[in-house]
Amino acid sequence: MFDFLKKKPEKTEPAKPSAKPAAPARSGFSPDDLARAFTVHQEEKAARLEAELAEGREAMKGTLGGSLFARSLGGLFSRNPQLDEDLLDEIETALITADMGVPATTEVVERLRKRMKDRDFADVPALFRALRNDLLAMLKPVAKPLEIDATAKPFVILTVGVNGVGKTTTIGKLARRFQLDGHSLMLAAGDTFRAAAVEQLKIWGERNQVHVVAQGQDADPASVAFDGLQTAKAKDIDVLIADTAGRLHTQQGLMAELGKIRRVLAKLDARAPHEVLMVIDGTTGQNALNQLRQFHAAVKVTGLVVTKLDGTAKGGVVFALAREFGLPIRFIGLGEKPEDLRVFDPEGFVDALLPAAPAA
Ligand SMILES: Nc1nc2c(ncn2[C@@H]2O[C@H](COP(=O)(O)OP(=O)(O)OP(=O)(O)O)[C@@H](O)[C@H]2O)c(=O)[nH]1
Repeated sequence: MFDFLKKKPEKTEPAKPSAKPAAPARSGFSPDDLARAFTVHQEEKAARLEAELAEGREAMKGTLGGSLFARSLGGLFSRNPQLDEDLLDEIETALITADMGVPATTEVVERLRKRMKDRDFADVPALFRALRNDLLAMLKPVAKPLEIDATAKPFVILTVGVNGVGKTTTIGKLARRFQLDGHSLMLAAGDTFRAAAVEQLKIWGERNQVHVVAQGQDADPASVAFDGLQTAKAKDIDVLIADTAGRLHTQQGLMAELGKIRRVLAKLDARAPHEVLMVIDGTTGQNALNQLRQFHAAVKVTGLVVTKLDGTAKGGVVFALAREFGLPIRFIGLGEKPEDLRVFDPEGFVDALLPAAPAA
């Protein structure tokens, strides 16, 4: 980060004692230099994000275009060219089938119904635009990319979720992303329940030159997390990602263990973990809501990753999660390759799910 600021400060004559030392003397950089560097860095980051979003929109069209959500809505507008109840009924059925859940679907359809009665729509394309806007309005408040707070050293990410949702895979993808962003990184193999998970992380770490803190199978995951944070602090690491074993939201003992990990981390840094990232399998359907409710109660989730939206996922659950919890959706998973973890982009997501706008 700020590579071009890493030049050695020029040597200066020892300053004569004065009542008011000049501000830049400590680092060799003036406040203006630092402000300029910060601006350049922010601009580079924004440009990279913009490029990634553009690329992601293409990828989303390709993968989500085949989802049940897209397929259910696909022929709907050409089959119902009239502004009438049949059209609204079909939209309602399509959204429910696509896993949006009853409350979110009812909210969207009732709003369209009211506007249709108020004669707000001149034609079907106008209703389609309103539907798109309503769907976007649900997602925009939760589109908050994960920002690594440089004042938190290390920035600790605790990943949680039910078994097999893609936590360990997501950690690998995230780690690669943070490395590309120039952050130094360490992993804590807290999934001590499944020996293969520790091995999986270790192999990944060796291959990518990332130190993995592990204590072997059956170790106390809170102890692994503590060890990880202590080591990361000692090595001045930017980001520590701690894995945890998958657990069912109904397993109370295991859910309580998550609270313990959180408390143990806070002993070393009162603000840690800085992000509790819950990974949710997008194919889970409405049960994802129950999972999040329980995990949030146990460990206070601060961000979500919804994976496997490329598979048999219907896509609608993303709206239901956003509506009910309002928690930031940081990333979505569109496949198993590293680049398939995409920053959540509501416009790209909605446009990939909706068919082309009907002709007037
Ligand atoms: N299609 C698809 N597969 C994914 C995605 N993310 C993860 N997977 C796959 O899901 C499977 C489970 O992933 P893991 O990372 O092992 O899941 P986990 O949550 O760590 O599993 P536990 O340790 O058992 O809790 C693997 O086969 C991954 O390749 C995704 O976005 N799309």
